[in-house]
Amino acid sequence: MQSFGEMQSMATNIFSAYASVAASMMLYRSMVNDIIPEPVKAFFYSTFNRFFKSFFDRFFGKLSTHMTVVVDEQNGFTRNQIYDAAEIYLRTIINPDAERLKANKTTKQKNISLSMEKGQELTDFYKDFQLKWQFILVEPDGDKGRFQSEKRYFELTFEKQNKDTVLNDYLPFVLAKAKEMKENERAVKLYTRDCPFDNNDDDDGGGNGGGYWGCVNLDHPATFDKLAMDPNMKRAIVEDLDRFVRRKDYYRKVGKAWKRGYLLYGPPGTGKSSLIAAIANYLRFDVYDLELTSVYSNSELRRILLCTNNKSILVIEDIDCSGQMHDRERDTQSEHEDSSNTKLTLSGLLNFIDGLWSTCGDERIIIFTTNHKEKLDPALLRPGRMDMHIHMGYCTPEGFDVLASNYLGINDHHRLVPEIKRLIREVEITPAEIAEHLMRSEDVDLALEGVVDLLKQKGEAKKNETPDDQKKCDVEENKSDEGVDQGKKRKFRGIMKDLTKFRRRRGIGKGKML
Ligand SMILES: Nc1ncnc2c1ncn2[C@@H]1O[C@H](COP(=O)(O)OP(=O)(O)OP(=O)(O)O)[C@@H](O)[C@H]1O
Ligand SMILES: [Mg+2]
Repeated sequence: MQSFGEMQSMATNIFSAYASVAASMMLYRSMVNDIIPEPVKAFFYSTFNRFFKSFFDRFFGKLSTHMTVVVDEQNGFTRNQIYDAAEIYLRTIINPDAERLKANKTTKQKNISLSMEKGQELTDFYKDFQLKWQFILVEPDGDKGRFQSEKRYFELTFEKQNKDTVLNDYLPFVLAKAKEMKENERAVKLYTRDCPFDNNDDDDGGGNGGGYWGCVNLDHPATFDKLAMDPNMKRAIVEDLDRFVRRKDYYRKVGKAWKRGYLLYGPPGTGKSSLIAAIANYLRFDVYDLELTSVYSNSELRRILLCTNNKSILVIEDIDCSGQMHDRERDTQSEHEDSSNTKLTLSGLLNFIDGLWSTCGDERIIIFTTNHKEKLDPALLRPGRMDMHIHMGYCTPEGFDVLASNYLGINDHHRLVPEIKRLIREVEITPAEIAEHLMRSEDVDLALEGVVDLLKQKGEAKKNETPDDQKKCDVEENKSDEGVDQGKKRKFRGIMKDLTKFRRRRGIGKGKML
C-alpha cells in the first residue's frame, strides 16, 4: 500500500511532467503550425488531449469510492431505453419545490409532467443506499465540430460497493417503473372498422392496424365502482382480470395461449357495454369493436384480427346474430360459388380465435355479448370456449345504491330510498331505465319521485297482466327480436350488395381483399 504522502509526491511528479510536455508542445506547435495541414493538426491535438484526460481520470478515479454510470440519450442511431425510462422515472422523485423545473405536456399525455433542468441533480434512495442523478445537456459547439447537435445524458453516481445492486436491481426497477407509468398515462383506444380517424400517434409500434382499423380515444367514464351489478360477480371479474394479467409465465408453462374469453349476456340496458368499457379502463387495454356484418370471409377476418395489438380486447357484440353467418353463405352462394370455403362462418371465427390468432399475441381478451344466451350456437357455449359467462341482470337494491350515489351523490339515508328498494324487488327494471330517470332532474327529490312513479307504473302493469298477456308478450318479444334480427340481416345484405358492386367496379376477383 502506498502512503498518502507517496501518492502526493507521485501526483506532483506527474503534474510537472505534464507541464514540461505541455511547454514543449507549445513550442512545437508554433513551429509546425505553418507547415502541417489543418485536419492533421486537429487529429493530433484531440488524440493528445484524450490521452492525458483518460490518464488523469484513471489515476484519480482509483482514489474515489464512488462510481458514475453515464446514460446517454442515444445508443448509436437508436434511443437508449434506460435514458427514456430515467426521464419518466425521475418525475417521481423530482422535488416540486425546487427553484427551477421544466414543465412538459404532449398531446398524448393526460397531465403536465415535470422534468429536470440542465445541470440539476436529484437524490434517490434504493434499498439502503443513496444514488445521485444529474442531467447533463451539452449544447452544439458550433465551429469546433465535436457536437453538431445537442447531447443529453444522465450521470448516475453511487458508491462502488453498490455497483452490482445498481446494475442488476436498480436499473431494471427504473425500467419497470417507467413502463408502468407510461402505460398509465397512455389513452385507451377504441378501434373500429368504420372509423374514419386514425388517432394513433403512439410510438410503440401500434400503427393503425394495417389500415383495417380506425381509432379514437376511448374516453368512456365507466369504472367498476360505477357499475350497478352483483357485488360478488363484480369482485370475481376483477380478481379474474388481475389473475389473468399477472400469469404470463403460468400460461407459458402450461402451454396455453395468454388469452381470456368472456361471454356477457342479459337484457338490453343492463350494462354489458358499460362493463366492457370498465374492463378496458381497468386494464388500460385497447378495444377492437368488430362488427361481424362488415366482414366478408374467413380469410378477411383472419387478416383483420392479425392487425390487432397485444393488450387488447376484441369485442363482438350481439353474437346471437351469428346465425346470419350461415345465411350469408347461402346469400352469396350464387355469386361466389367456388369460394364458399372462404365465407365467414362461426366455426371459422372460433377456430381462428382459439388457434393461430391467440398464439401470436399476448394478453388478449375476447368478449362476446348477447341479449339471448339461449339462442347462441352450442359451439360458443361448449365448456372451455368462453372462460366466464357473466349475467348482467335487472337492477337490484344494491345496484340502485350504486346508481343513486353515482347520479345524485346520495346514500340510502334519503326518505324515498327504502320505498324504491322495496319496489325494485317486485318489478323487472334495467339500470339504464333507472339511470335515465335519475338524470331527469338536478333536484334529488324530484329525480327520486320520478323513479318511484316509474316503478309503480311497472308494478301496476305487472299486476294487470293476465297469463294470456304474458304469453302474448313473450311472442311479441320474440317477434320484435326477429324484427331486430331481420333488420340486421337487411343491413348485412345491403352491405354485401355494396361490397359486390364495389369489387366489380374495381375489377377485384373472388376472395381478394379490397
Ligand atoms: N349495470 C349498470 N351500471 C351502471 N349503469 C348502467 C348499467 N347498465 C346500464 N347502465 C346505464 O345505461 C346505459 C346503457 O347501458 P349499456 O349500453 O351498457 O347496456 P347494454 O347491456 O350494453 O345494452 P345492449 O344490450 O342494448 O347493448 C349506460 O350508458 C349506463 O349509463
Ligand atoms: Mg351494449
